Amino acid sequence: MPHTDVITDISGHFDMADRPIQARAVNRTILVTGTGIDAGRLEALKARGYDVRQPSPVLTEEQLTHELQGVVAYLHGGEERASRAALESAKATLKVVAFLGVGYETFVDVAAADDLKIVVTSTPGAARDSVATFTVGQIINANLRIFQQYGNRYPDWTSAEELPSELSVRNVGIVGMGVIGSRIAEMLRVAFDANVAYYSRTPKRHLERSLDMKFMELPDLAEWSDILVVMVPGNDTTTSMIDDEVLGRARPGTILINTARPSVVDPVALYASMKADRVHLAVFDGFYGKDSEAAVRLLQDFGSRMFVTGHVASHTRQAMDRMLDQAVMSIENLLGGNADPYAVGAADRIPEP
Ligand SMILES: O=C(O)C(=O)CO
Repeated sequence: MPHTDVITDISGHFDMADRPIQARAVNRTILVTGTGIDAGRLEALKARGYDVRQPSPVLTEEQLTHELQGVVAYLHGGEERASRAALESAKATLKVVAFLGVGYETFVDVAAADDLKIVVTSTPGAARDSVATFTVGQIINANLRIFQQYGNRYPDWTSAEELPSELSVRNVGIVGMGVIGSRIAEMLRVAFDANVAYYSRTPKRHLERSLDMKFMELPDLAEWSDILVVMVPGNDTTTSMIDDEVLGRARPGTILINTARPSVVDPVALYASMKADRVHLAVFDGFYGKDSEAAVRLLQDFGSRMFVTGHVASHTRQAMDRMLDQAVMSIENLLGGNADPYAVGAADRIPEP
């Protein structure tokens, strides 16, 4: 089956019969948000008689609320927050929110969806390689300081001390050893022979053995790492997980790579550690909102040591296509009256009216 190569055996979970979906809702509009969406991959929904609504890719909460009116399923591929208020406004028709990716907590109020009997799904594994590769790319760029070398000029290093080091002598600490964290660890161990250690709520003994890496408590990991990589979900338990206690232990010159959600790193603690040059470079994919004063100051005062991309790690053609196919299957599945294995909230099927 194409586009599902990183997902193990999903075939048994889906009713793939080519039959019209028995939608319980009378409404037939599906809202699709986000950029890089291959319209062809939405054809399956259109072929089943659904209208696909694709508004401009960046939506305010007010615009989202407007766009959600009369919608039965919402394929969330953008940066908007599906808040309680927005979901509430659409509760008369909305049955499914299919999130494109795994970090749904930041973008969908799942507790509200549960209360409103809206099923939320995600796309585990589909962007694993893209996000891991992007993260390793950022590690390589920061570690070799490639960003300083653009411009076709011979470097003006004055001593050997200034030269960057190979990854094979660097300690890379990974915070979070889930599907993506473990892929990053594998790439770093197998391709670069880096020293890798990790922190995870649940130690992963089998990976310690197969990848020859060790578990450390978080502050110890910060102290050990030359490069500290954050790859945990963004939720209530991980907010500001990388705080003063952790960054206070970071060794001078640390490279911090956060390709998870910005909320996992406390911006005030990061500011203090960048000021003290314990964190020398900070890499983020997606950044704090403009209302975060500490975040504004980070960019103002340490702009040349901050590398921020706009939440693009999963944006390869292949990952986007896999995520889309998976989300479309979840929508078909749920609107067809079936349970969906990728449901993340309280219910895995649309409740009976
Ligand atoms: O899968 C997700 O949630 C992502 O944010 C990928 O970048």
